[in-house]
Amino acid sequence: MRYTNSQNFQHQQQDKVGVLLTNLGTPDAPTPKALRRYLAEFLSDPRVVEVPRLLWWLILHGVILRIRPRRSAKAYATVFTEQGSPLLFHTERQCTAIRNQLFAQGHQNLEVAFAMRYGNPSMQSVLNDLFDKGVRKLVVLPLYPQYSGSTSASTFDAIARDFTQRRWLPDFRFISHYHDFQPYIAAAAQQIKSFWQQHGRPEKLLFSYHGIPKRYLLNGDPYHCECYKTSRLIAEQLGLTDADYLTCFQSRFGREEWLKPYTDETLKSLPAQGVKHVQVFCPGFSADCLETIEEIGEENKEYFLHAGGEHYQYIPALNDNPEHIDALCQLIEQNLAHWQLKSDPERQQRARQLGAEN
Ligand SMILES: C=CC1=C(C)c2cc3[nH]c(cc4nc(cc5[nH]c(cc1n2)c(C)c5CCC(=O)O)C(CCC(=O)O)=C4C)c(C)c3C=C
Ligand SMILES: [Fe+2]
Ligand SMILES: [Fe+2]
Repeated sequence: MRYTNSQNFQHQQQDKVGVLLTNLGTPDAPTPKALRRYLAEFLSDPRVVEVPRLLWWLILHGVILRIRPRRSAKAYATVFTEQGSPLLFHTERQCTAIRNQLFAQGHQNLEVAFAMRYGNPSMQSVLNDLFDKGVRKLVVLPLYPQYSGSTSASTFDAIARDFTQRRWLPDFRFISHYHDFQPYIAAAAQQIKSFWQQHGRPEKLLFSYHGIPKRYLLNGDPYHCECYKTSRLIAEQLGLTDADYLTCFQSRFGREEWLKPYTDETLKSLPAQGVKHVQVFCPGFSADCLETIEEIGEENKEYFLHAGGEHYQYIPALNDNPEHIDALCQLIEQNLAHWQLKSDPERQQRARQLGAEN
């Protein structure tokens, strides 16, 4: 059969609303084998690496997948815990907290789940599960506050690809970004303030975002602009002046130029400018992961201290802290508000009749 159906559809089944949270995905284990599988899927996505396919296939399979899995596995081994990959367990906790809060706020007939764009739990398996449970209206919230083709659009591609195989499509909303959503900005500002109450204020606060190739910006990707806006809004909420903070970009990959200023170069140059105490916060990462724990928490700390810096602190991501969960629930509720969530009596009546006839 060309188009799939839900497995256990019954005519009396009540329509449900699905909330699907997504994030990037992570390897199943910190081993070269698991990394090869994960990186092969991730780096084959044309949204992530915009290079002519044949050329890229040769580079990816001929060079990168022979070298990087081993190197990345070592880095992942430093962040995996007994609970597994931080990105996975933080996303799982966010999902549980959002489900609990939405239920506590009186939403019924709601299914809240999470999936990963690459790796597990896969988008397809989670969508199957949601549709089997009777979801007919679906909100997808990729947990990337700032829109980028390489993340948000790639998530949309995966959903759209899944939909091409389905017979019965749901009503559908896709939240493509929330970089200036006030509750998210307030949650970020609160996270920083709470950190200051415990650890004091730095000479300079760095907002570090995952980079993308500069070429994507020149070709029209709004990511760079959205990152700067998020930084400005958080800084305003904290009452900072322009001199108090910087925006920079981390995690570059490959040889071409990425968005600047680079986080590592910035941290290496600050001590010579007299800045000896920095704190780094990563507003673009909704959950702590390899890129924050290892790259910002460890690697960049070394660069700063080695260059003569004295005091370096990483401010944890928003993860499942209550202000963050509340912000995400508000974002979801705004999107649910467009739908009449009351059940459709006419369709139920028809379903009851059919049920009685069968
Ligand atoms: C190759 C190009 C890459 C682009 C473009 C890119 C964009 C991008 N990524 C994130 C968020 C995350 N990336 C993470 C890991 C990661 N990213 C790349 C490459 C690109 N990312 C690689 C190869 C890796 C794997 C790790 C490594 O081998 O270095 C993660 C962490 C995942 C985890 O398991 O912890 C996140 C999160 C964003 C937001 C973004 C564009 C805006
Ligand atoms: Fe990345
Ligand atoms: Fe990295």
